[in-house]
Amino acid sequence: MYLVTSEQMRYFDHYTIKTLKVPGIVLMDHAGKAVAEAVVKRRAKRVVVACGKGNNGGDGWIAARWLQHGGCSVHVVTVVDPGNLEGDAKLAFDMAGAANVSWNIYQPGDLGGSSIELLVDALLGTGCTRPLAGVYEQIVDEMNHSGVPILAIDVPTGIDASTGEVKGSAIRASETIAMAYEKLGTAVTPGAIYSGHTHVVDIGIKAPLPEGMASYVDPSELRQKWGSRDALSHKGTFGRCGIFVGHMQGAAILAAAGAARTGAGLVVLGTRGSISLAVLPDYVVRQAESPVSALEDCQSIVVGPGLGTDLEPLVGTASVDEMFSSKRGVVDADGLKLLRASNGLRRLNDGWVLTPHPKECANLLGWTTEQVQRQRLTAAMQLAERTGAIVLLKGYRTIIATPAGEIRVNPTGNASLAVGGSGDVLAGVIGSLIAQGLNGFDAASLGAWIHGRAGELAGAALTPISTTASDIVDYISRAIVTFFDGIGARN
Ligand SMILES: NC(=O)C1=CN([C@@H]2O[C@H](COP(=O)(O)OP(=O)(O)OC[C@H]3O[C@@H](n4cnc5c(N)ncnc54)[C@H](OP(=O)(O)O)[C@@H]3O)[C@@H](O)[C@H]2O)[C@@H](O)CC1
Ligand SMILES: Nc1ncnc2c1ncn2[C@@H]1O[C@H](COP(=O)(O)OP(=O)(O)O)[C@@H](O)[C@H]1O
Ligand SMILES: [K+]
Repeated sequence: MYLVTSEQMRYFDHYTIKTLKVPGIVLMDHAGKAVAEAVVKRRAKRVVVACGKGNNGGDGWIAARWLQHGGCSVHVVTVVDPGNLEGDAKLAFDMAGAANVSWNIYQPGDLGGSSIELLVDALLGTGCTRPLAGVYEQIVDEMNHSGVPILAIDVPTGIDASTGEVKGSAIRASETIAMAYEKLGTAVTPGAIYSGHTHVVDIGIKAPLPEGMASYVDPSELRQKWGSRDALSHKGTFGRCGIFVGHMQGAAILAAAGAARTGAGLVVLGTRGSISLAVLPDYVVRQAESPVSALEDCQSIVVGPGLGTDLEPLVGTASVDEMFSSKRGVVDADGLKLLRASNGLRRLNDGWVLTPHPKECANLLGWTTEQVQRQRLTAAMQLAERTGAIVLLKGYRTIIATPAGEIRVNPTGNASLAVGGSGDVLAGVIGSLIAQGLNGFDAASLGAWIHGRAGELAGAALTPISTTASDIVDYISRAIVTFFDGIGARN
């Protein structure tokens, strides 16, 4: 499912109106009618629509007209004098006025009526370019504090539709009806948290799609690239995934278990010392001074889970440099520290996937963690651009970014994954997929999807409270089953 920026949406609107000759008011009528249908589905009988100055407000006036037409008790509160509306929004107001939709210009306290069952946010959409102030801020705060559920049209007011940033007040919607495409800003956090459940409606917009559009991780696309195993395949067909084991061996073993469950032909544990865990029947263990010599024949290397300070003596030596330049794989946790220490934000290649959590991302960029969480999309894109590697920024709605600026957002995963060791499992899953021949972007995307789905399934069976990292490993197989069934896919 594609995710679009405001700029792309403006181009799609423009193309449909100018080239395909569909008048803007026709698109707006489809948009407003779809909103009215969503309101009717919620069985809300007394509805207030809050309208702003632009076309998002126009959608609101049209929705009000359709609601009135359907017998619903609807009232519009507008933050601008309708006499100042322009273009399609003016036409939409004229249509609502002719249908005798009741309205008034917003006065603080207007939304206190206890009989309102639903508020519709038609204040601002993709045109919101700055933090809310004045009357917009006032009405948004009043709507949020009213205790009445809010249905947002296209984008909750105050969210940057392209980045998901929230620079001040913003509508906290329980549902968002997106026109033509979901906006990237409602797919990633923090915008996603403000949007509630987002539905996309077809309003007749059609345009040639540019290359490299952002999207949710899509199982139906990735199914064509991974997973088929023909009769003559053998363990060599599915690659060797090497994991460098340092001081905290449990973390590396979780990564190894994730890699094995995701189908690497062989999982090799490389260590400079000895591995104390007694019985490891599924893995090959090799000892060597450097990760490169221990894992020489591996198609991917996972550096980080449980690494501790084990490789620090090798920083600046040819060994570590050679690993980052000649190999592919995953850099997580202490591996990210090693990368920073070895050569700062050196240029890697897109065969490497960096998997920072927000604090690790902040350390790599020289930002604060709060800044990363406010601007997650920008952070992931900047780190990918600076390093030349694929960046997977962990957290709800994990973002995967390429150095060229391509974006995928992972729809799977919930708080069941918020447990120590969960990230180690993810690193192993992605390392395994790289060993099997997927490129870094696809491996990171599919890895995030499988890991998230495994967490959801484990949480559903065991409760999110008692799900452990080992449980996530145990549910990887079931996640893979749903991947092939299409169950749990967003589209
Ligand atoms: N025909 C079409 O194209 C279709 C469009 N559709 C709908 O239109 C929506 C996009 O409409 P839009 O471009 O008019 O933008 P919208 O969000 O209504 O903002 C309007 C104006 O608000 C202002 N403003 C900005 N930030 C502000 C702030 N923080 N606080 C206060 N004011 C602020 C700014 O004007 P300024 O004040 O800068 O002059 C801006 O121009 C889209 O989301 C979808 O719902 C669909 O119906 C399909 C057909
Ligand atoms: N609330 C959540 N929703 C979705 N995914 C989550 C949530 N909390 C954690 N995760 C996922 O769990 C993993 C945690 O990784 P990380 O922070 O590295 O933990 P650890 O270092 O303990 O293994 C990441 O993949 C992250 O995206
Ligand atoms: K809105």
